[in-house]
Amino acid sequence: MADFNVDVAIIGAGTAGLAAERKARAAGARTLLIDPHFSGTTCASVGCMPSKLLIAAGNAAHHVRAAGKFGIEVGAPRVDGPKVMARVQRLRDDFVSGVKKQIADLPDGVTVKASARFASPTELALDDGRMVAAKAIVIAVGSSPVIPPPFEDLGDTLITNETLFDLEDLPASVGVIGAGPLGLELAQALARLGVRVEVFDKSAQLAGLEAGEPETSLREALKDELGFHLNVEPEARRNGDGGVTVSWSENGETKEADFDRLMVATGRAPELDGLDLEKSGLELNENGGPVFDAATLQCGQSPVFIVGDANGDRPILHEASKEGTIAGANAASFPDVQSFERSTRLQVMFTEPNMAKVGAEPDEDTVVGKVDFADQGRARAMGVNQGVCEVYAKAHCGALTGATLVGPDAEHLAHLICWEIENGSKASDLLNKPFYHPTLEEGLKTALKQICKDIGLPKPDSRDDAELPGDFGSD
Ligand SMILES: Cc1cc2nc3c(=O)[nH]c(=O)nc-3n(C[C@H](O)[C@H](O)[C@H](O)COP(=O)(O)OP(=O)(O)OC[C@H]3O[C@@H](n4cnc5c(N)ncnc54)[C@H](O)[C@@H]3O)c2cc1C
Ligand SMILES: NC(=O)c1ccc[n+]([C@@H]2O[C@H](COP(=O)([O-])OP(=O)(O)OC[C@H]3O[C@@H](n4cnc5c(N)ncnc54)[C@H](O)[C@@H]3O)[C@@H](O)[C@H]2O)c1
Repeated sequence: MADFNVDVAIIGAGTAGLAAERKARAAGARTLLIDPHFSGTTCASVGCMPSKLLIAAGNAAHHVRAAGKFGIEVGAPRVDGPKVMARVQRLRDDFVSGVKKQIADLPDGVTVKASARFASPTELALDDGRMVAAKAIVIAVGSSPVIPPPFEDLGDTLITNETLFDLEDLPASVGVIGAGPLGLELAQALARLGVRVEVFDKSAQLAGLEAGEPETSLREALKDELGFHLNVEPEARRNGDGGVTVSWSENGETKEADFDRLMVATGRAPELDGLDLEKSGLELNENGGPVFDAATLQCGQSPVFIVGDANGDRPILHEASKEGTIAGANAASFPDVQSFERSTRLQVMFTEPNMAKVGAEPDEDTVVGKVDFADQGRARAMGVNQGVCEVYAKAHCGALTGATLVGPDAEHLAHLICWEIENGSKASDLLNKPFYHPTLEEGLKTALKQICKDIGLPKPDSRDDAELPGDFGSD
């Protein structure tokens, strides 16, 4: 006899789980939301929000330093580490308390503080010994940092996104393992706050980008602030000074560098280990995760759904929320399961310059338009003229399909392109829209014009294609 009999049980109260619970309950289901911590989501507590707080502090210091190029002499900023961290923690705690309030406001009996694992395809065992029987189950357990073996025994010299934001002061130096979005965003923020930072990655490219002009422009833009050691296999050991020594081989030479702390940012893995998935009856893929359908979030034909970072498909916030909502609806109506159209892929890295990826990767039917922000008028005026953006369209018709963007405020250009892809726009449709002068958006015109020219899309008689003031010369 189960202690809880519900329609939909949700394992994990992160962004995806909270959305699933909300949607299933709104559809009339009796729900149970299970979490051992109810810590206020990864996003608010150790993810998106505290990282953006640290980035904001780093950028503030950087813009003071950069004032000199405008003829404004303010001297070097003095960064007060404890004050920086106190602001990060104060605002983070505020964001977390907002989520915790949402959870506290859930109807009585909807939440249970426990860790869950499968006992059968429709039963969960809680770590307090109680049992849950559910007509449908949503797995929303999120992900956790991967710590590769060379970095496992570093004690408190090792930091991850789960511990960095709790530091009371900024370390003097940090080695960063992993040049993905997580490593690069935090590495640049720390460097701008006066921390000596060197970044190590086994890949030859930054941020998971393909080799090409956007990646080269990103590396070029970041290299003055961050020491890069790419295409290396770093190892680390604690040293006698209470810090950590990183060793690696580069150009045939063995090298070493000492840091106060080592931040490991080598990816995050779905938190599936403690779920006893072998008792769920689900078909598992080569990584041990359930096979699922991205349009329904359903695992095979079973009453189990998997959402957010737990399924590893689109490990970003707005997708966690969307997937939770889809799964919540489908779990409530199970076995009547509906397919939902998924959004165009959109990913942003909040370094300066931003990096963003939109839509599909280029294929053999792709034409590429390019803009180099080194020569873009508004970017030059603001002193942020770095980065190369590529816009992709179908070669046979000019329909926009994707973009790889490195550039100032590329987060906004990425949204614009993403929305135009969703509208089914061609490069010529977007080019025919008004572009205010002088804006960063005008940079896109260069890429769009190239696409239209290359595939012969007609140009309206009312448009003049002359270069705009600021778009020539170099700075
Ligand atoms: C440093 C960092 C910065 C990021 N920045 C961005 C960004 O700028 N933009 C963006 O879009 N994305 C960003 N992300 C990614 C984003 O934070 C995640 O994609 C998102 O938070 C995932 O939400 P989730 O609901 O899947 O998981 P989570 O919010 O992690 O929730 C999982 C929940 O499951 C619970 N749980 C685990 N196991 C069990 C169990 N056995 N039983 C019961 N409960 C369990 C956990 O306690 C947790 O509460 C960032 C991530 C990191 C780490
Ligand atoms: N702005 C954002 O949306 C944002 C920001 C931060 C994090 N995140 C999310 O957080 C998650 C984790 O991000 P991430 O950057 O850690 O993951 P990632 O997988 O994108 O990058 C990990 C990097 O570590 C490198 N690496 C792995 N093992 C290594 C080793 N042993 N030695 C050296 N290098 C090694 C990889 O080559 C890769 O470049 C992702 O899901 C990401 O979407 C998102």
